[in-house]
Amino acid sequence: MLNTQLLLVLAGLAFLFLTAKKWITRRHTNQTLPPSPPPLPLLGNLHIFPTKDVHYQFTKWARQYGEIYTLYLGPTTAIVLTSPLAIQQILEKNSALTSDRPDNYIARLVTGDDHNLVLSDTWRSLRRGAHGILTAQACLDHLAIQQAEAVQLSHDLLTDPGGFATSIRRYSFSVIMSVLYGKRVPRYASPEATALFKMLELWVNILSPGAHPLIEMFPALRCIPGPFASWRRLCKKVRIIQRQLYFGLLDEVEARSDQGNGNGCFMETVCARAQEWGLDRELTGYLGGVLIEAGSDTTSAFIQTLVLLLVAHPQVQRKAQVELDAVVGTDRMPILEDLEDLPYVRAVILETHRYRPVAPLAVPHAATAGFNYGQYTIPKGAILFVNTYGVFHDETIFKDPETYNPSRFLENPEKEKLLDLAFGAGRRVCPGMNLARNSIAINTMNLLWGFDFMKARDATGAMIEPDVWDYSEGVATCPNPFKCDINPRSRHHEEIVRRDFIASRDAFLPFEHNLSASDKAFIREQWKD
Ligand code: HEM
Repeated sequence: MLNTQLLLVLAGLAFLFLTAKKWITRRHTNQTLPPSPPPLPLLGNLHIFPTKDVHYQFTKWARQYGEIYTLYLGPTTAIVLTSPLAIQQILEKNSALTSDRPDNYIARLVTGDDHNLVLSDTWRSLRRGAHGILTAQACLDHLAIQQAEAVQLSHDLLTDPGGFATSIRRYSFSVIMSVLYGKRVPRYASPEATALFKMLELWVNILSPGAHPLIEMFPALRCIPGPFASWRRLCKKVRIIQRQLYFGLLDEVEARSDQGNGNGCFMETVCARAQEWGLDRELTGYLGGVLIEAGSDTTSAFIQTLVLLLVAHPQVQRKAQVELDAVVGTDRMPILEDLEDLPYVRAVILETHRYRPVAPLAVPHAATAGFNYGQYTIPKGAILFVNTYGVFHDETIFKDPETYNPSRFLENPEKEKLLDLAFGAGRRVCPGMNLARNSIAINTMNLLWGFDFMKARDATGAMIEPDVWDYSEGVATCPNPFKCDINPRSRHHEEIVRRDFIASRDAFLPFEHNLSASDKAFIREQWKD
């Protein structure tokens, strides 16, 4: 016990010493750093750092301190960027210096050193490989399964409208699983989905600021011994679930390839070219894993936001439906090619990204060397936050930013380009954006074409107003569970969805490998009607 206490005291002293040293050094060199809220000695701005809704506070500070400001997070310096110009100059023009990620100790504990590819250097060498399947051209190969899964999503809304959130989540995960591992996920309760969603919940919890005592900023605290460091046990738990899922899926892909039963999925290519790309088995497993993690709940969050905003804005829904009826008619479901003839539907997509961006602070970058932006210095090692939400809600860029108004993009089409920021900026820009954009387009058209999204009623018959502010915390934010009434627009629309679902059978088949017995039974049952 004495040893433990001694260790804690020593860790505390080391922490104070290192923080004080860094703080004193910084005070002598920070004349050219961007402005900041008043810092306290040692803590900097940590005492006012928000524990939730971080992007709202970052945006308030942006209105006060400008397009670029500093936050002192103990010994760490963070720079927050809230203008298209600052983001372009710092992340695009200086991308050679700003494409790193801040160290993430927790991620390293979970995945083992350097295996969290989003957060490590290793990822850079793999981006070319990921682009190989995710370019706009390569994504055309994934359209058939995306379209079929989207039809299943509409079909799921007919059979279980109240379960829309889980149906959307299943859709998104099934698409990424089919593309990566050539294996679809027919049910929300499929074993892979259960494992992924459980792991993601724990992962988000352990990465959230309140889950551990600031060990990212104050490395000395990492010495806290096991019995006092509950985060270590949680990291172990996440690690176990993660590895079972990722390496279990990798085993399946390898076995299928060995038996000559491959279906051309991404991980088959990765396995075949692993040596050429310098990947050992660990990296191969985590490459697939990181794409699953980044690719499933993001697309799903967008579609859930869309539903929430349609419920809250019936007039937007009507207008989009009028356009769809004129272009697509009522005798077939929309296809991706229809989008170019649907300017208002395209505007609905853009406005949904703008109003509630899935990643309101993108994913932080880090500066590998110091450089200047105008009169300011960006110091080496600084964390760079892209305040996407702040840009999208800047009234000097988007008039009346708190109003959900797709028409703004018809009136000012030149603003569309700014919305690329929804997928990040610079060399780290989202490699899955083409796949995501196709999913978003197909589902936005399908849902508006086939369904009315209405406010639910409570037991007294009164309408329940949806809360468009009630969102989860995390890098990707999603509406918290909400109620709404979803009905097919007509008996005819319903029949077309059922017809197209049956017609999708062949598109699903190549992806129905190694399914669990319960998934197989589910599919048999599903095709009975
Ligand atoms: C609506 C859907 C999506 C949104 C809004 C989104 C947004 C983002 C953003 C903002 C970033 C950070 C970019 C930066 O650091 O500047 C990112 C990174 C990333 N995204 Fe997406 N994403 C989506 C879907 C996807 C999909 C479907 C995949 C996979 C197929 C994917 C894979 C990734 C990966 C691997 C990274 C990390 C890239 C790196 O660190 O180099 N994303 N995404």
